[in-house]
Amino acid sequence: MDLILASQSPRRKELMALLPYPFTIIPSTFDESTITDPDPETAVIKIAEGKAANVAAAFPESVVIGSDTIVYQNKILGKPKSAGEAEEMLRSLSGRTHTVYTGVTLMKGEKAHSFVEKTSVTFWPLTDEEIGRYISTDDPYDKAGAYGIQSGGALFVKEIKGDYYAVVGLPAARLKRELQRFLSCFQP
Ligand SMILES: Cc1cn([C@H]2C[C@H](O)[C@@H](COP(=O)(O)OP(=O)(O)OP(=O)(O)O)O2)c(=O)[nH]c1=O
Repeated sequence: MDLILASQSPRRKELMALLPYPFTIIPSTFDESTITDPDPETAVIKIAEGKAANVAAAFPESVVIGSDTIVYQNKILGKPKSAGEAEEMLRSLSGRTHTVYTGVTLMKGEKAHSFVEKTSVTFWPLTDEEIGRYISTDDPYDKAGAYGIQSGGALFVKEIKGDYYAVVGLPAARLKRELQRFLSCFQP
């Protein structure tokens, strides 16, 4: 059965490649800004579903994987649109613990299964110099919460509870198990 990863993220592609299933990539054109729920769990699922449905509509015979990652610290933090927004996000994360929500939807035609992986991340207190240096790089701008735990943001992290790979964009181990079960529903 064809498997499609509905994502333009190079990190999700890398993590998906760890699974023992061949797949192709067809990025979704779903507009995330149409989802405005303030509750992070609801929002991340709706966006993951939207991304999967957008591609599944064109490929009804394939199993499509849609995914979304958001950072939550009193409010939802998506990707920063400016240096000012990145600075504001990093200041709000400094010296505190936030939650990263990664939602995944598996979809084939009308059938869908979604799950959310929650990871708790604690930052060291960040200095003005650290924040200033980081927001002057390209790193924060394509990432939820304005940091990449796998890149420059590695230097901010004091503690993490949960799946590191979910923070990077895809909970690989859980995805393998959920996908195995989902695919078995279509075996004769
Ligand atoms: C918190 C955090 C997020 N991220 C990334 C994961 C996601 O790619 C991105 C959040 O944006 P998303 O909207 O989840 O994904 P995307 O636009 O990159 O890709 P697509 O919608 O096509 O699947 O932030 C990191 O790479 N490292 C981190 O530490």
